[in-house]
Amino acid sequence: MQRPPANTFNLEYLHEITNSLDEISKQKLKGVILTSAIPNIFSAGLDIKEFYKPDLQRLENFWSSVQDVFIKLLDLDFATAAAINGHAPAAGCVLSLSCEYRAMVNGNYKIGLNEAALGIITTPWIQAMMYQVIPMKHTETALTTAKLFDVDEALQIGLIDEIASNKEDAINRCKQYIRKFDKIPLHARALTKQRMRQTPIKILREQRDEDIRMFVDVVMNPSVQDNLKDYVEKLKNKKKK
Ligand SMILES: CCCCCCCC/C=C\C=C\CC(=O)SCCNC(=O)CCNC(=O)[C@H](O)C(C)(C)COP(=O)(O)OP(=O)(O)OC[C@H]1O[C@@H](n2cnc3c(N)ncnc32)[C@H](O)[C@@H]1OP(=O)(O)O
Repeated sequence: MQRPPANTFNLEYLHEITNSLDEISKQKLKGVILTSAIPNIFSAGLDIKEFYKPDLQRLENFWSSVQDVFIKLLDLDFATAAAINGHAPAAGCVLSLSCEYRAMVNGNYKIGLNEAALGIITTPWIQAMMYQVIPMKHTETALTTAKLFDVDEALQIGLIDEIASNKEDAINRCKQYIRKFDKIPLHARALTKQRMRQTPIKILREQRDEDIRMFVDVVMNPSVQDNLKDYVEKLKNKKKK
C-alpha cells in the first residue's frame, strides 16, 4: 500500500484495491503479502474525511466499497499474509485480520479496533472477524474500550502471530507461512479456508443494505459528527505540540 501520508482508505483507493484484488484473483498465485511502503504506518484505517461532514450518496458508496473489499479479500483462494510494518488501527487492523497470518515489526506501534473512540461502532461482521482471531471475552473488552495494543500485547493476545525485527524479516516470515501450503491441493485449502471464514462473510452478505443504512445513520448522528470534529482536530493539532 502506498497512499501517503497514512495509507488511509478513501473511496477512490478502495476502488483501486477492488480492481487489484479482481486482477490477482484471476492469476494462479501461491499467496499475497500485504504491507506498506510508508515507514511506520501499515494503515491508519478508513479516511476520516469520508465520514466527517459527508455527502450522503458518496458515504453510501464508500461503505459499500468497504464491504466489497472485505468480502473479496476474505474470499481469496490463495494464502494471504500481512507484514505489518507500523501502526494498524481500525480498518488497518481489520485489513490484517482478513489475512490468514500476521507478522508485525517490533517498534512503538499500535494495532486494534478503536472505532468506539471516534463514536462509531464496529459492525457485527467486523466483530465476528475479530473473535475468530482472539477470544470473544478479549474482543468485547477491546472493542468497548477502543483498545489499541502494543506489539508485545498483540502477540500475547494472539492478534498477531509473530514479531519481526524489521519489514524484510516480516515479509520473509509471511513467505515462510505461504510456503507451508506448497504440497496442499489448492481447492482443498481454499474450501477449508472459506468454510472457516464463512461466519463474517455470511453475516455481511445477509445484511449488506441494512449494514449500509446503519453505518450512514450512525455517522450522520450529530453527536457522532461532533465527536469526529474533535478527533480530526486532535489529529491536526498533534504536529503543533
Ligand atoms: C480496505 C479496508 C478493508 C477492510 C475492511 C474494513 C472494514 C471497516 C472496518 C473498520 C472500520 C474502521 C473505521 C476506521 O478505520 S476510522 C479511522 C480510525 N483511524 C484512527 O483512529 C487512526 C488515526 N491516526 C493515528 O492515530 C495516527 O495518524 C497514527 C496512525 C498512529 C500515525 O501517527 P503519526 O505517524 O504520528 O502520523 P500523523 O498522526 O501525523 O498522521 C499523518 C497524516 O495522516 C493523517 N491521518 C492519519 N490518520 C488518518 C485517518 N484515519 N483519516 C484521515 N487522515 C488521517 C493525519 O491527519 C496526518 O495528516 P497531515 O500530515 O495532513 O497532518
